[in-house]
Amino acid sequence: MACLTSISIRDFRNLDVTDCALSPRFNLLTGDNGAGKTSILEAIYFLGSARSFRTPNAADLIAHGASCATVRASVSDESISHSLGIERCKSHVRMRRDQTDVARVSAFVEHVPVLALHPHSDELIVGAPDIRRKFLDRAAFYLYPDFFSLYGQFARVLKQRNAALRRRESTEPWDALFVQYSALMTEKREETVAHLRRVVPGILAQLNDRLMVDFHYAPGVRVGEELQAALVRQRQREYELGATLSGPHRADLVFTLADQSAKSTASRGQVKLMATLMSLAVSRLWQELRGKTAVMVFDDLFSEFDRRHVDTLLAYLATLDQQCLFSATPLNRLDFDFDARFTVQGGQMASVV
Ligand SMILES: Nc1ncnc2c1ncn2[C@@H]1O[C@H](COP(=O)(O)OP(=O)(O)OP(=O)(O)O)[C@@H](O)[C@H]1O
Repeated sequence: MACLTSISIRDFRNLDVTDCALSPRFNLLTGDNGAGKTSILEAIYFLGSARSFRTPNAADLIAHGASCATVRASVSDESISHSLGIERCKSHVRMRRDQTDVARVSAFVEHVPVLALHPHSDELIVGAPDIRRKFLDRAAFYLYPDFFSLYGQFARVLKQRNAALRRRESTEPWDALFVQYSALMTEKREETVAHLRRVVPGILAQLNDRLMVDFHYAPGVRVGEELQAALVRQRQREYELGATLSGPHRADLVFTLADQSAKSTASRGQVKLMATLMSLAVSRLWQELRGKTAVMVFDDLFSEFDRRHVDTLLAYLATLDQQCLFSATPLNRLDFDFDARFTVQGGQMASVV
């Protein structure tokens, strides 16, 4: 099991954390509003994914007045220890493993997958389709070693094809490749969705919930139509818009609740539960199929769910061998037995003994 044994964070938002030791199991971070709890979870997510779960703009992460934000951690993986570090500057990102530079983000983020649940996780269910595509692709990235390069090839061909459309040139040089990579992407995403559908009922049962959730992959092509035929049918419109109108970049993951569209019928609590369930399912798949244990960070979970759901979720997480970090304000009533507790104040993190 991979876990972070200690973290150091410098100039990442308001944080200044030096060598803070973490428990391999349940860690609770408590502090007032604006203290830096979310930022600590965000920094850990950034170390695991080179992205933020709050902003697409990496410059937001750098402390005002500083030039680079740095997150470092000691990691223990199957009793082997190593160090990971990521430094985000305005114009570049630098990643290191055991004092050696790692050039590619895909190689760096392989080491410690981090899953985050936070107040914006609802967007997975009610937000735009690209959020669901990103979610699926991240799930597939850790499941299939060749997915990252496949994604890159697909994205390059799509870009070239769109450029040809905008220049009003023939797309013929790209069409066959586009159809070929689209088929491979669709296959991997559909396999990922099938695996997710397989594990979700078991997790729901362990959460003691009867939520009648289901989901399917909509591949970005009309039902019953081949992608090649769609390209021919939409040729005129594609030239007008300068964009490819069918394919995996238009795909979606469609959620239903009791056979109705979840987007329009699910309650806020049900949406949260569905988003949580999907992350737990991804985590289980990474573990089951690739032996990869994700570190899980939960931002403000205790304000998001009712008491029963918090209790069943914590009881479920307690059955897993995974490192979890939770943020809470002093107002949250928490009688769960956390393995380590920390106070967060003015961007600093201190262990409560
Ligand atoms: N780039 C930045 N540089 C410096 N400070 C920042 C930067 N970005 C955000 N902050 C500040 O960092 C502080 C910590 O924010 P954070 O969201 O982590 O707090 P929190 O403890 O999770 O609060 P809450 O309980 O309200 O969610 C805030 O005061 C925020 O204004």
